[in-house]
Amino acid sequence: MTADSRKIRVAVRVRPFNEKELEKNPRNIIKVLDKSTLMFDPDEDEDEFFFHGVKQTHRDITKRVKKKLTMEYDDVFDNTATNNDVYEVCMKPLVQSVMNGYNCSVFVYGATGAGKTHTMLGSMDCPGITFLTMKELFRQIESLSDLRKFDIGISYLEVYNELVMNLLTKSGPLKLREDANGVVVSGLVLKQIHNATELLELLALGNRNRTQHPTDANAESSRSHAIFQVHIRMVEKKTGQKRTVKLSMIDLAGSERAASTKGIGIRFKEGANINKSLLALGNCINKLADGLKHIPYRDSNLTRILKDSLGGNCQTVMIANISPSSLTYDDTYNTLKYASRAKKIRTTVRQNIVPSNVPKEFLVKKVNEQAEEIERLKAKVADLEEQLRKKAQTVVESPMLNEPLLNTWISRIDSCYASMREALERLIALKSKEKLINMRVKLKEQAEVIARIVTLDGSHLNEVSFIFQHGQSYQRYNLLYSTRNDHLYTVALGTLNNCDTGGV
Ligand SMILES: Nc1ncnc2c1ncn2[C@@H]1O[C@H](COP(=O)(O)OP(=O)(O)OP(=O)(O)O)[C@@H](O)[C@H]1O
Repeated sequence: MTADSRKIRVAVRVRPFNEKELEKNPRNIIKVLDKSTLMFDPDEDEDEFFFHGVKQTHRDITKRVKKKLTMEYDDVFDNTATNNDVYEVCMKPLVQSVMNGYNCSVFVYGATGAGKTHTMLGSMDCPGITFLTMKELFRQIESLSDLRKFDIGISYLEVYNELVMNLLTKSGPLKLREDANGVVVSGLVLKQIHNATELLELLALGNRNRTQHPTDANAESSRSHAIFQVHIRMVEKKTGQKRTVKLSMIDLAGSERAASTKGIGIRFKEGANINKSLLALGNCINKLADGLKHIPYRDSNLTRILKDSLGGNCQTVMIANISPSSLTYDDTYNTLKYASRAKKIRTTVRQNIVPSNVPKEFLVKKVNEQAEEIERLKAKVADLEEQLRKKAQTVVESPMLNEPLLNTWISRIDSCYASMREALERLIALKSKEKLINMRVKLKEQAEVIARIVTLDGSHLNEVSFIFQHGQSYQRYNLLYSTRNDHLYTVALGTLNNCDTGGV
């Protein structure tokens, strides 16, 4: 995967004066010098301006001293440039990059009525760069269809008052989250399209859903940021090599100051939110241009979504739209400053290809195996979740069902313990019985020995009695012994009798 560090391509497009502006006879504050240079606020005599063939005088005495600022960009389009001209210069090379596996973004910037939507979407007889880009993309897809398999999904979102909405389906606000691939819109389902005509229908649908309100500066002012994204998955038929790329086209809301649209109430809040997100965008642009490490993308949902396009792995084009009229002097100056800052940003671009020095077939096999494993695990998880759900339902729906069962088990355990206790007591009784029997057996054996001795030689047997006191009672012990062969043999301990002391 090779990484390449490039600057953002910045173009400035100057629109023609509109009828409303001409009525007020303003001064022309933009002079296009060549394909990449313009002069902001030129001298009056350098700036001959005709309307309906009549040279106009400049009555705009409220504006400041001429700045005569020469500014250079990658491309400058004057008021005669068409959407097709902008597309040919800025977008056609980008389509080629997309097909080569690079993520690409274009965003249009400028004050209300400066021509952003005209550039991006255009009209039926003058289609904008979105349609022209997609037409070329489908043409290239068609020409490569023998070699590659393509899957195309699109999404069309708007960020309005910091809420992210899907323009293609009516749903509530969507949440943003971040994963390894960057910022992801939770719950967003991509729409599959197969040709540019289907795209036009979806764009028309999305634009009908887009938040628009008239402002002083534009009768059909877009009050939200619109983000159109094309996700393309390409698979090389021969090698199985995969690339996934994203082309983002962003029509930002007007960058004018809230005061210039004379908004009150909700419109003022809109203006404030637009300014807040564009201010966050401006901060990010400034920090990126200065090469700082920490970029405050998280300051607004707009910058979170544009994170990829501004600082990430992306080839980016910014088209700054301006009016030539001195009526929007400050807004135009701010837009040009914004664009100059953006020109300094560098992005690191790399092809989104699976890198490898092992055979591609091996990788394809591995990916397929992993996909199967994921499917298997997913099925297992689903199965376990289903089991869990059923069990939870049983408990929730019929808690009484388990009570008798529980009682049965408790009484079973109790009776087991009782049997165990009984068996233990019986065991103890048997053991003491065994001891008694053993003692009896011993006594019997001794008695037999005595009997044998008596039988052998009764004359040698002697008997002696002892009386012992045990507390209050006395006991007599008879001892039989033999002194045969001058040896003393104790042959038996005699019977034990309770006795009284009388006569002893
Ligand atoms: N290059 C151009 N050539 C001819 N007409 C243009 C050009 N640019 C803009 N216009 C016209 O100017 C008007 C305002 O343009 P547009 O709606 O594109 O402005 P915008 O920047 O998108 O404004 P907003 O931010 O309020 O949506 C439209 O009627 C549009 O057709």
